[in-house]
Amino acid sequence: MSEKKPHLNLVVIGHIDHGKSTLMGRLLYEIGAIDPRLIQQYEEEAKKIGRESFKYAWVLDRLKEERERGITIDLGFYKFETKKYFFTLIDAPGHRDFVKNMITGASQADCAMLVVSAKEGEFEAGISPAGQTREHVFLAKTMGVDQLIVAVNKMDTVNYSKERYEEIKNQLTRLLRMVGYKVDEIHFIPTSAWEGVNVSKRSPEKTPWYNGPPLYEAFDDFKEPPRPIDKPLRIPIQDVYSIRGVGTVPVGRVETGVLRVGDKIIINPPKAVCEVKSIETHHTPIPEAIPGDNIGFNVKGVEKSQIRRGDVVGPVNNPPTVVDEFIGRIFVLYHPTAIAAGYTPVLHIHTATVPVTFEELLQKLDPRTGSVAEEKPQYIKQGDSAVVRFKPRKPVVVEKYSELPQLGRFAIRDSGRTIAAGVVIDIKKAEGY
Ligand SMILES: Nc1nc2c(ncn2[C@@H]2O[C@H](COP(=O)(O)OP(=O)(O)OP(=O)(O)O)[C@@H](O)[C@H]2O)c(=O)[nH]1
Repeated sequence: MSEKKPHLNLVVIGHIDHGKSTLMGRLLYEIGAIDPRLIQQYEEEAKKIGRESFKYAWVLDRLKEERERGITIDLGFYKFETKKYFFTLIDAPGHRDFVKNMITGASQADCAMLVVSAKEGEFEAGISPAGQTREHVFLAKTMGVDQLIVAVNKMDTVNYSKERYEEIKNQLTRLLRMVGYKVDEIHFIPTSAWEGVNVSKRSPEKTPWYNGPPLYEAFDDFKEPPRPIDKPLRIPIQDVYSIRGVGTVPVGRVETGVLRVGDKIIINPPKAVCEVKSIETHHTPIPEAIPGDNIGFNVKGVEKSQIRRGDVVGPVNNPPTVVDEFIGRIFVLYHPTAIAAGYTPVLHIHTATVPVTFEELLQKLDPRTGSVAEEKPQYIKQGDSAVVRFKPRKPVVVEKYSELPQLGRFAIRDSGRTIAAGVVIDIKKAEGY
């Protein structure tokens, strides 16, 4: 694979069972990113257990399992290449707690593919108020994933009907526009993962009415995101390994700034100061890493037990900000009753997860205009937009969205559901930092 092509992180989103794994598996297979012998082996296994139709989804699941058993520094990602780009597929789908992964996944993604099923009833379930099509689209946008393509999948179940495709496209257009996407720039591609329609090649025999590109070519219409190299270094840690003969190896994606071998860095909240001995990306040593790079790096002066997922790397003279409180502007996606001050669900920000209290409801906003609808409301409900003072119950790195957007967006979850998503508008530093 060429390392010279620009690198994009892609997250695949969509309602359960709409075909995310199958479609990605099919694409990787068609473009030869997966060894055909492996596919054949999986096909035979799938046949044996009578699940032939699952073969492509199965491929991804099996690859994931094998990776998990494999090498030590594994970023846990799958890779493929298009004409223009080098893609890392974040969080290969098929996960149980998909939304949770999606929050951390989307916080590292440059672009997303939304998969919606065209099957009667399935599309409707996904776009309903409790559906994940809606939830994922909201989250992706809030987490800063501004580029999107849409696969209208399972077109084989509706006889490749243009009317069904148009109906879905219209409904999604409305949702995406409301969430803030520039809909004119989005491809809506009619696909069938089963029959391989418009996946790596155009399929005019099935969809003569569709003039756009197949999925694989549409990926090349993504734009390269800006690389904020002049901002201070920030790397949210995804995992920390301790490798015999090497030492402590944190793994993460560079969000802003540049990390160089020899740099003195600080990891917050634990205030661990250390020195960078080496940097690797996709098993290749590199002298420096820039925004967008997924890296593992060996540090001297800190033990694995001192740092963990959710901590953030920064320069010693401009350490990541640990907050006592922060003010966020949120949108309430889902709540069965009403939210009042004192409510303590879980904050997901970059790779961190900590309990957080809604300390004070400052303002309720008009969701369409953003203007203040009510000062100091008693409570807020599903569908409301609001400004809230939050207090994390443990030290955590939070940055202002206006300064470091990559570390200034968050989601709030409770009992496995996403309650709200938002951005940080102000912070109060914690004492001693
Ligand atoms: N008819 C038809 N079925 C499909 C197509 N793509 C996927 N499926 C089937 O839909 C079901 C769900 O597919 P998956 O790929 O597991 O869906 P997913 O979105 O990855 O599911 P989760 O990861 O569990 O959210 C499986 O039974 C697939 O075989 C398609 O293009 N046509």
